[in-house]
Amino acid sequence: METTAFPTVRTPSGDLPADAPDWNPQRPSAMPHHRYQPAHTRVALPLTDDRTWPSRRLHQAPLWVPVDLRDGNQALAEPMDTERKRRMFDLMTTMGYKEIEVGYPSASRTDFDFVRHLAYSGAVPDDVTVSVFTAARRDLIDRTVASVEGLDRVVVHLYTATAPTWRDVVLGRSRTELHTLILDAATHLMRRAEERPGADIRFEFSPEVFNLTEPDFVLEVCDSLTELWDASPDRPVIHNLPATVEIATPNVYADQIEYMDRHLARRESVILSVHPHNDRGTGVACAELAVLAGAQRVEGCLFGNGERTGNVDLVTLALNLYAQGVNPMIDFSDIDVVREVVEYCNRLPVHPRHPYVGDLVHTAFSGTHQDAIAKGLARHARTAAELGVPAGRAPWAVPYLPIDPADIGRTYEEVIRINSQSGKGGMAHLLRTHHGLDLPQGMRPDFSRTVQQVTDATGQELTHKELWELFRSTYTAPAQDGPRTLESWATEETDPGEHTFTCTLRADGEARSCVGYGNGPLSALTDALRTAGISVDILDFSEHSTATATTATGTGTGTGTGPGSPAVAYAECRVDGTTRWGAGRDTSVLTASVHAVMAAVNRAGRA
Ligand SMILES: CC(=O)SCCNC(=O)CCNC(=O)[C@H](O)C(C)(C)COP(=O)(O)OP(=O)(O)OC[C@H]1O[C@@H](n2cnc3c(N)ncnc32)[C@H](O)[C@@H]1OP(=O)(O)O
Ligand SMILES: CC(C)C(=O)C(=O)O
Repeated sequence: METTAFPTVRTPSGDLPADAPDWNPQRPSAMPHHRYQPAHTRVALPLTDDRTWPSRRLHQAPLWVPVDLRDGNQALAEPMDTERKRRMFDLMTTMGYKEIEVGYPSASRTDFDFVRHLAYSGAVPDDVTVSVFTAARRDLIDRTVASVEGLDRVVVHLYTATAPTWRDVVLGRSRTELHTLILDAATHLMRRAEERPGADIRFEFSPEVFNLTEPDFVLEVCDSLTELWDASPDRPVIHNLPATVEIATPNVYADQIEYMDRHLARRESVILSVHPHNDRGTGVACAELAVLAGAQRVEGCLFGNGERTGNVDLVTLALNLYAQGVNPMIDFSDIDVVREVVEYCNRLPVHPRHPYVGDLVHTAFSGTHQDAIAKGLARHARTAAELGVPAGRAPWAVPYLPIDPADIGRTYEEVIRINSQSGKGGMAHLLRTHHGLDLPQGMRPDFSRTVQQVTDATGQELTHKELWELFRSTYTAPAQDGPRTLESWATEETDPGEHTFTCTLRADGEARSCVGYGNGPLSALTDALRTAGISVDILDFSEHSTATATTATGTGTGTGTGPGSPAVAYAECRVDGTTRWGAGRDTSVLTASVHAVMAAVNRAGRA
């Protein structure tokens, strides 16, 4: 169906191209979608409506296997050298990974040498198993087995593409011929392993592009290997079923995995593993649904490096579990260090919006989000206090923050940042946490308008320091640099509830002495101002120590807090009919209060 709603695309010069109608992306003829087939027509799925994965829940972490040093590495413009590989390997063992694919030893001298390095350096902890990868070719298998000499626990990971297009185009073999090739390679591998009786060498097989391979062929091949390698529950074989190129919605992959889970022979002797890629951007969903469908092991890369759009991201998977209250069995308590090492090794940056780790993922710029987060953090601090537990142990329920950034080593510094999309809640939060100011509710919209004017005019972000400076120049500075200033002043309580305010007031260039009386110092001040012809009503007034404001949320940075912290006073005054807020900040509460009133007086005078 044709539509005119979608704007016609113009050339860079702004002219309509000669063939303009074909440039409209909504025209059926604009993109030849008919060249592609949906996945379900390419892979017959025997599983129909008795699938069980949709109603299952994730309640424990699968076995994780990072393949950064092999699958990730083969996708890098500059593959890792031994030093980089070692840094990543050490990172992974420190984080708690127990099985790590360390390379494709027959691919390059670097890969081979790294495995040798692991064998001789003692870098492999006792509870960690290394895995090495090889194609189903005798020469490559020999080199692979040679590389692991001296390593006590090893998985040798054998792969061959099994999908029809790969059989036809790449390998030029029929199903039967390919099955023979695989069995021959698997037998050769087994014999080589038998030559090292002391070592614990296990086997893994991947029918590459499993997700496009006929399910009966996968079963035929995998079951024959389970048999050949004589797998048992205490010596299981790993069948790794990769979505080498992601081609379908995640539910299709889940169905395929559930089918294998139900039909693989000697199932208790098989570890069912998955290896999703991310071509459709749904690698994480594929892995999660595959685990629901029976997968026990997941291969992927940290932050999703890997061929094309990457392997499934193991960090996101693990932290998704964590956010559901499931122990991911991996330590992400300093996620920025993890990112630093991975960026260094891969020489690739992690996107600022990358789940959990990106620079911006715990930051809200928008007003209503900030308001909700600020309220949520304050509530969280109260809950922790009520429960008598540290904030880092109290149950987490802060809007827009799926997990507590502190759990992964982040601070609250960057949670709220101010620009033209921000509102009063956000700027009040920043002033409180960074500068100890607890703005009265009535003052917040007033300051928010000032902030908005600045951010609209500049189009830029305001840091918390700039925010404080704007607050200072707007509300506190006018007490001293306005047309009406107190050159000197003193108060005295002459009798209980009776105060005198004596001052030298400089107004419009002239100094004069004034005296006022009232039931408090501020009412005495306004009385003194009245004698100079300035009518002042204090409509709203509050003050606090900057120490109490920062501790209210438990999220303060400590700036200006603690014993001896200055006091801040806020005063909303009607001055000769004009209403303005003013503020004062001083180690003396009284001085802060007098300054707040004088700031309001001067601001009203300017108006
Ligand atoms: C999905 C994956 O990630 S698979 C892993 C991919 N990783 C890599 O390729 C990185 C490392 N690879 C390499 O360094 C090289 O490819 C090597 C050393 C392994 C092999 O190099 P070469 O011998 O030069 O072969 P080449 O790279 O061109 O591979 C193609 C050959 O391998 C065959 N082949 C490809 N996969 C397999 C396999 N799993 N089992 C057996 N043979 C295979 C192809 O049929 C082709 O054989 P042909 O020349 O008879 O047509
Ligand atoms: C597991 C292997 C064969 C792989 O890297 C893939 O299929 O993507």
